[in-house]
Amino acid sequence: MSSDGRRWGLSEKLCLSGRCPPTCHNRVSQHGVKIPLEIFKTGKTGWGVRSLSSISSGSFICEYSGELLEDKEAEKRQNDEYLFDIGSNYHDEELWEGLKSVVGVQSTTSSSKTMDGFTIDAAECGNVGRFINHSCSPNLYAQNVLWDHDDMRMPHVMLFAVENIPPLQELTYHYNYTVGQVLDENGKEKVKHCYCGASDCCGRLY
Ligand SMILES: C[S@@+](CC[C@H](N)C(=O)[O-])C[C@H]1O[C@@H](n2cnc3c(N)ncnc32)[C@H](O)[C@@H]1O
Repeated sequence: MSSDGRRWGLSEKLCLSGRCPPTCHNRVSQHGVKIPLEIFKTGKTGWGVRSLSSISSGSFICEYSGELLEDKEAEKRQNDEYLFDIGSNYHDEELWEGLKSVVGVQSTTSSSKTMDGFTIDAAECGNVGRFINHSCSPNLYAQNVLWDHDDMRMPHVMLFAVENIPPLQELTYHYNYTVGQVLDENGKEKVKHCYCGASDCCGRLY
C-alpha cells in the first residue's frame, strides 16, 4: 500500500507542543480501538474487517501497526501482502515550516528531498488493521499522524471513516497503488486483480 495522496493530521500536529491535555479531542487516535471490530471471511478477498456497531463519519478506526522497515529492506521481503509504504512524497515543506513557528518543534529532517522512505510490514506482527482490504470506493482513509515524536519519515498510519458506515459493512481503504508500479525481483511488472466489487473498480490493485 502506498501513502500517496494522504495528508498529515494537521490538528494532531498542533498537539506536538505537548501543551494540550490527554482529553484533547485532537488526540482521537491515541487511545486505541474503540469500535467493536470483527475479522470475517469475505467472498473473494480473504479475511476482511467489519464493525458490529454503526460508525460515524470521521471516527478513528485503528492504526496500521507492524514492523517498521526502511524501504530497501521491505523490498527484500518475500511476502508483500502486508506491506504499507509510508512514502515520503506527502511531505509538505511549506506546511511544516508554518507549523514549526506555531508549535515550536523542529523537524528531524531538513528537506523532503533528503527523506528516506519507510514501510510498515504487518506480515509477522500487527493488529486488526492488517486484515482491512482495498476498495476502489473505500469507506476509510489513511492519515499520517505524529504524536510521540517529530520524525516525519515515520508517522503513525491511522485509519478513519470517510462516511457514516452501517453495522456489518466491510471496512476498506484505497491502497493507492499505481498500476505498473510494483515490479518483481527481475524488474517485471506484477499484476494483482482487484475484487472489491465497486461499480468504478479499475480491475487491478497494481
Ligand atoms: C493487508 S492484506 C488484507 C487482508 C487479507 N485479505 C487477508 O486475508 O489477510 C492485503 C491483501 O489482501 C488481498 N486483497 C485486499 N483487497 C483486495 C481486493 N480489493 N482485491 C483482491 N485482493 C485483495 C490481497 O491479496 C492483498 O495483498
